[in-house]
Amino acid sequence: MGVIEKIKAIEEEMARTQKNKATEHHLGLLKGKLARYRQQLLEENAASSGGAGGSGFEVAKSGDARAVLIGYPSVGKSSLLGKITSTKSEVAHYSFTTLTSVPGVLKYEGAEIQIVDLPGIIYGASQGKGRGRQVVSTARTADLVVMVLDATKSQHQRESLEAELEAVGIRLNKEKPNIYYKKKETGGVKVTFTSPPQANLTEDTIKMILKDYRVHNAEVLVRDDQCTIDDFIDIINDQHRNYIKCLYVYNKIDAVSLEEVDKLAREPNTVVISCEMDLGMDDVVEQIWYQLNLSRVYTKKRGFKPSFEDPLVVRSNSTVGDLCHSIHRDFKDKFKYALVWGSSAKHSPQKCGLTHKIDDEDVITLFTK
Ligand SMILES: Nc1nc2c(ncn2[C@@H]2O[C@H](COP(=O)(O)OP(=O)(O)OP(=O)(O)O)[C@@H](O)[C@H]2O)c(=O)[nH]1
Repeated sequence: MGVIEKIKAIEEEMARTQKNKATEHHLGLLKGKLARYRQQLLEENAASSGGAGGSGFEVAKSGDARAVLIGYPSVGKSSLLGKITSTKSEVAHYSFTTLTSVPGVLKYEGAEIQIVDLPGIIYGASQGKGRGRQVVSTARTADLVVMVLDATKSQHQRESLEAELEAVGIRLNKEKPNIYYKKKETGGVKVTFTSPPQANLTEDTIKMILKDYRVHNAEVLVRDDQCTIDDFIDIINDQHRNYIKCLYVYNKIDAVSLEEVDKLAREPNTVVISCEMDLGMDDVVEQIWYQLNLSRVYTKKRGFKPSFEDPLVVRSNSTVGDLCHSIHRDFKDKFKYALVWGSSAKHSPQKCGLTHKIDDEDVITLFTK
């Protein structure tokens, strides 16, 4: 039996199996197997097509962060890209116009955000079909997924895209499960829960799944009592999982009723727009910036006023060391200390080392040896 048939057989068995306490254990094992075969399939496809890079639409990462637009054909991705970035892409009045991804740059609050419009064909990616797989491999590199949806279509579009991404290991708006897992040479499988489990993940299930993965010695520490079997499977497949934020953008609100717009707009991580009527464009840009969670740092030369025009942009939770690295990879070696003004400083200015965490809109003077 080939991998595709194995996947199909497991999916069918899972659909046949009723979900209850008695079957939870068995379903867990099936989910573990499914994750393993899906991974195998993605690897096989990558190998047979010469790797993810050979597809002709891989784009070099540039700028301070990257957002990818994902959505079905004709939902308005190219129109949106044209509205919010400085690169114009052709909009044709028929489906499948975006055959190669067109990167655009969104300039906002001093940051340069690369926005990549991925080909609209994503369906079947988890089965390794066609360009879907390549779309997914580019999506993995994103700091933010912008899922563009057609407000006039049913919620099915969103659910099927989410399921596709889920099947290839992309987790949207989810934190990595709080489970410590390490393979060992000897000692058997040791499982510890910091507090009694509240969800379906039990010591027995963990042991059974690990046995199926041929792991006979390991240490597992479950630090969150809400962790599920799916979470544990994600942890053992950790190299193939990406936890990415997602912004849901409903376009074409000009074509639906006000009640419907109102309902959509109330969903979490959601913006409603109309590219045609130029509605919600500021909101979508603001939300992209907000979701990316970037920090602006203004540098100040000794004896001069800080320059507020051209901030350095770093990810939130960055340190002075990360900032130095973003200036130049050898800069850290020359670093002596930094003076920091702003909300991260205990007093103004605070003398700091490389490990100091910076906040959005801090002002920093760097001193070198
Ligand atoms: N009513 C309405 N139509 C829109 C809106 N935005 C885009 N369209 C129309 O939707 C169609 C598709 O727009 P595109 O921007 O090419 O969509 P796309 O998602 O890039 O499509 P592919 O390139 O096929 O992936 C075009 O005919 C647009 O005129 C909108 O806000 N309202």
